[in-house]
Amino acid sequence: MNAGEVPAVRTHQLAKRYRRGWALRGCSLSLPPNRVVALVGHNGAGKSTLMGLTAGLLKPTEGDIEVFERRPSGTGAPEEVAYVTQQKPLYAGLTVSETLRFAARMNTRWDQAYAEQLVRSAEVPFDAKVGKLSGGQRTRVALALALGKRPRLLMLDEPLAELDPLARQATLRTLQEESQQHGIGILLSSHVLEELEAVCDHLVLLSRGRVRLDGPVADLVARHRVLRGAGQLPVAPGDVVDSVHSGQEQVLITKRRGPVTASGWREHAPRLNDIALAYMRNNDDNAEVAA
Ligand SMILES: Nc1ncnc2c1ncn2[C@@H]1O[C@H](COP(=O)(O)OP(=O)(O)OP(=O)(O)O)[C@@H](O)[C@H]1O
Repeated sequence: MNAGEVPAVRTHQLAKRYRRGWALRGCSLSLPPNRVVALVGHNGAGKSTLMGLTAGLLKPTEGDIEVFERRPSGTGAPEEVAYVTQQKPLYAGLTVSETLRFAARMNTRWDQAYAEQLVRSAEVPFDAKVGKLSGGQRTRVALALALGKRPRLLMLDEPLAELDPLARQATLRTLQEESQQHGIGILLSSHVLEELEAVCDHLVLLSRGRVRLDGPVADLVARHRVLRGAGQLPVAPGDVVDSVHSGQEQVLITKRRGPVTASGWREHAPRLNDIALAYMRNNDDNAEVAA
């Protein structure tokens, strides 16, 4: 994050406990504004809980959270935050046009022309009842509603899940343009790691309710490497985040600490996907990387 920038989201020792246990614990992070942040982790890792707290729909059990330096109310999202949940609650009986008109009445920052443009580019009929749309079409309408609010922070909980490959590309392109041209912060949770790589500037990885990785993608890539080979480990065991076998070879994801001198090992830069999967497989909290 650049000096002097106000973070979109800042948390300190944030924790949320439901009746059956902790969903989020000791979560301290700072998310940059004007960037696309990927939020990844296993099922049940706490991603939706973090988004709910950020949107002000949930109250923390412990710790603090600020969104653009203000504490969310705990009773609803402020106008400058748009949140598309996995359920995408829309009124099934309204047409798409009526849905946009309803949103216009509810939001003072509403941009009708932009919302219509997004619906049109997704080829969703304006006169169709929302309840009759496909899952992917509902996602595109929910996205148009969220972006039509002209938010400073947009949170999307698994927006790609129901989209076909072309719609995924179009949606990710729209999000990237939004962040670059309008300077909005985007927090995007997804299990489709390969597709996130092209658009995300920053990664947060949660595991069992705790932050395991938090940092700019470029830094995370620079601080890790992939090693392929066989024989004695070429690095200290403590630097190995993950190790898998591929044929006769071992493939290691390691922290980058100095040159690898052992012969028989090749080194290359990791993809974001390699790093995220390595930390998801390795549940050892010592493997944590500070931002
Ligand atoms: N309303 C709730 N009441 C009780 N427990 C909940 C509630 N919402 C979530 N949890 C629990 O909190 C934990 C974190 O759930 P959360 O939905 O935040 O995970 P997630 O990372 O978004 O998962 P997924 O990838 O499956 O969407 C899980 O153990 C879940 O069962």
